Amino acid sequence: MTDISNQINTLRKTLRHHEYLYHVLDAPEIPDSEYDRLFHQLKALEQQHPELIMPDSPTQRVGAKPLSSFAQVTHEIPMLSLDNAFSDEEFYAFVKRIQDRLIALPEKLEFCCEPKLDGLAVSILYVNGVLTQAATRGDGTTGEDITLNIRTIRNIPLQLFTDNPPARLEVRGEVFMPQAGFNKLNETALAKGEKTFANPRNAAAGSLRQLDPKITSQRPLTLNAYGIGVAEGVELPDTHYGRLQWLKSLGIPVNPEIQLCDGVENVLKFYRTIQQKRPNLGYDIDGTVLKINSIPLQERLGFISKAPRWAIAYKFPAQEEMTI
Ligand SMILES: Cc1ccc2cc(C(N)=O)cc(O)c2n1
Repeated sequence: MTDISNQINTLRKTLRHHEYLYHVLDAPEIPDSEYDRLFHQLKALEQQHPELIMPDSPTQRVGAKPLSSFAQVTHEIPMLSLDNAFSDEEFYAFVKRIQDRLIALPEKLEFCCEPKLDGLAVSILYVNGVLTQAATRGDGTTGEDITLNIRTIRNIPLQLFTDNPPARLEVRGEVFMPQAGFNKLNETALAKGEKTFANPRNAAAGSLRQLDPKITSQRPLTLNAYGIGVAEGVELPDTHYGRLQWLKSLGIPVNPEIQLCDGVENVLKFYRTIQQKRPNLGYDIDGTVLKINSIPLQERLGFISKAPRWAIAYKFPAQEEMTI
């Protein structure tokens, strides 16, 4: 490897490390000015040696030119929606349906519990560890190819943090806009006499479905992964919680509120705790997602036509209309 490509690879590794510290762990070790200096050093070297530019280089985050329309992507594994519960009774009924179906039952059901983020579900495909394609959920079977836009989201790694990546790994998650970023975006739009967004979810959807990635790149979007679709060339953990921890070890951001709950009463305790935390989370949620943690149990339960039998979204009562 020539000296130049050594310098370039060292700069890429350093920038990826600091991107991760800043955007995923929210714990930067260097000032932005230092990050920018390294970034521009890499940019200059790549401009002098364009043959060394790689799609997963940190300098390649913002797409080249706007698209005229989005290509369609067919999901190899459908992205299903969730059944809802709106009361403890409906959650108990959900659990009873599971108990009735699973003849041999563990004495207590273990659930992986998480806040239900109010954003847009996306699918992100990594081939040999490199971000290769990303799509919206669409109708669950077909979505829009938003690869260039997803690449601009700073907490989504362009390359998985492992020297031994799976051949193919599809990460599924929710892209959302934190409330602080949403408020700032609307204030700026108002000051410029531009269109404002009604809520962070609409702002995230509008920003992700921009044909010009340069616009998406200026929007404060973030991803939290919630599952795995296609996975080839890797032995996955046999619990949902274990899979999320594994994704985290690859540099994929996962929501920090996610918890394992043993038995129904602890699940309801989690629901009430998240309900109390809701006003101070800093991002919009509309309930919790409660999943059977054991993958073999999930597989035994399977899906009802559109939704899994092993998961339910227990929603909060509709909030009184937000006054903007
Ligand atoms: C299976 C599935 C489908 C949609 C989901 C949506 C969310 C969400 N909006 O946070 C979280 C999940 O764990 C999900 N899980």
